[in-house]
Amino acid sequence: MSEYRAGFACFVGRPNAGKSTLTNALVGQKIAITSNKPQTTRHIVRGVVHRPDSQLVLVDTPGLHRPRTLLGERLNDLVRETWSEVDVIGLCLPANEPVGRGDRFITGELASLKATVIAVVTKSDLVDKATLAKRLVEVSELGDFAEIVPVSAVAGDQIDTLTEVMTRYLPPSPQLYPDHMITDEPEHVLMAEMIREAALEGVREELPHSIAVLVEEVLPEDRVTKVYADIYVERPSQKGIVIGQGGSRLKEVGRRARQDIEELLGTKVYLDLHVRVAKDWQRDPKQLRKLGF
Ligand SMILES: Nc1nc2c(ncn2[C@@H]2O[C@H](COP(=O)(O)OP(=O)(O)OP(=O)(O)O)[C@@H](O)[C@H]2O)c(=O)[nH]1
Repeated sequence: MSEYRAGFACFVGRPNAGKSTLTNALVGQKIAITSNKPQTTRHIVRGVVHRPDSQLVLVDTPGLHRPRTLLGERLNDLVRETWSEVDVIGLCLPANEPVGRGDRFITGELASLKATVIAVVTKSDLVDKATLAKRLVEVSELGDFAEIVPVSAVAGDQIDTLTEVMTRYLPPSPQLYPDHMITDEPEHVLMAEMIREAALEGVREELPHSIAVLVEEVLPEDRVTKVYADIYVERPSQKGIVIGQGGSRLKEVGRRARQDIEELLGTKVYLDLHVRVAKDWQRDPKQLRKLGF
C-alpha cells in the first residue's frame, strides 16, 4: 500500500460558488456531530474524508469581505490564517458563470501561499460540454493551478476524482483523527449558537447583531449536564428586551435552548443563563477575544 497521507484542506470562492455543497458531497453525508474530542486545530473542522491510506480534513473559513468593524477585520485575519495553515486549497469557480473580478481577486490572494491550489469548476451539471470546455480554458488562464477539476456535487460527478487529486497533495503523515470521526465542531460553540438563536427569536429586528453568547462552563453530572452561559448585549436597554417582563422572555429562551442542547448532548440539561452588558463588544478587542473572535 502507498504511504499514508493526511492533512488539511479548505474550499474558497465567491459566495454561492458551491463550497458547502461540495464539502458535504466529499464527506459523503451531512455533517454529523460525533465527537467531543479536543480540537487539534483552532479551526472548525467541517468534515473528515477517511480512506484506507489517507485522511483529508476539510476545515471551514468564513468568506473574505470588506471589513467595517473590528469583528470584520478579525474575520478576515482568521481567513488568511486558515489559508496559510492548510495543505490544499480548492478554489471553487461555478461552471455556469464567467470568471469575474471576485475570482481574480481571490486567485491573487492565494498566489503567495505555500498550499497547493486546485481549481474546482463546480456545478458542471448546469452547462453543456462546449460551455464546460470554454470555462476550463478560461480557468486555466486565470492562474497557475496545480490541477483543474470539473465536478458536480449535485449529480455526484467527479467527486471521487477530486478527493483523490486533493489527497495526492497532502503530506505523508500519521492519521490525524480517529476512524469514525466526521466533525469536531466544539460542542460549546454549538450550544452557544443554540442559545443565541433562541435569544433572537422574535426580536431579530430590534437586536440584529448585538447579541453574543459565551458558554462559561459545562459540568456533566450523573443524570444531568449543567451548562452555565452568558448572553452579552451592547446596551442596558437591550438587556431589558432579552429578559422581558418579569423575566418571562428569558425563561422562554432558556426553555427552547435547553431542548436543543438536550438533543445535542443526549442527556438532561440544567441551563443557567445570565444576561450581561458588554458595551460595544463588537468594537472592543478584549471583549472580542473573550467571545472567541
Ligand atoms: N446544479 C447544481 N447546483 C449546485 C451544485 N453545487 C451547489 N449548487 C447550488 O448552488 C447554491 C450555492 O451552493 P452552496 O454550497 O451553498 O455555495 P457556497 O459557496 O457554500 O455559498 P456561500 O455560503 O454563500 O459562500 C445552492 O443553491 C446549491 O444547491 C451543483 O453541483 N450543481
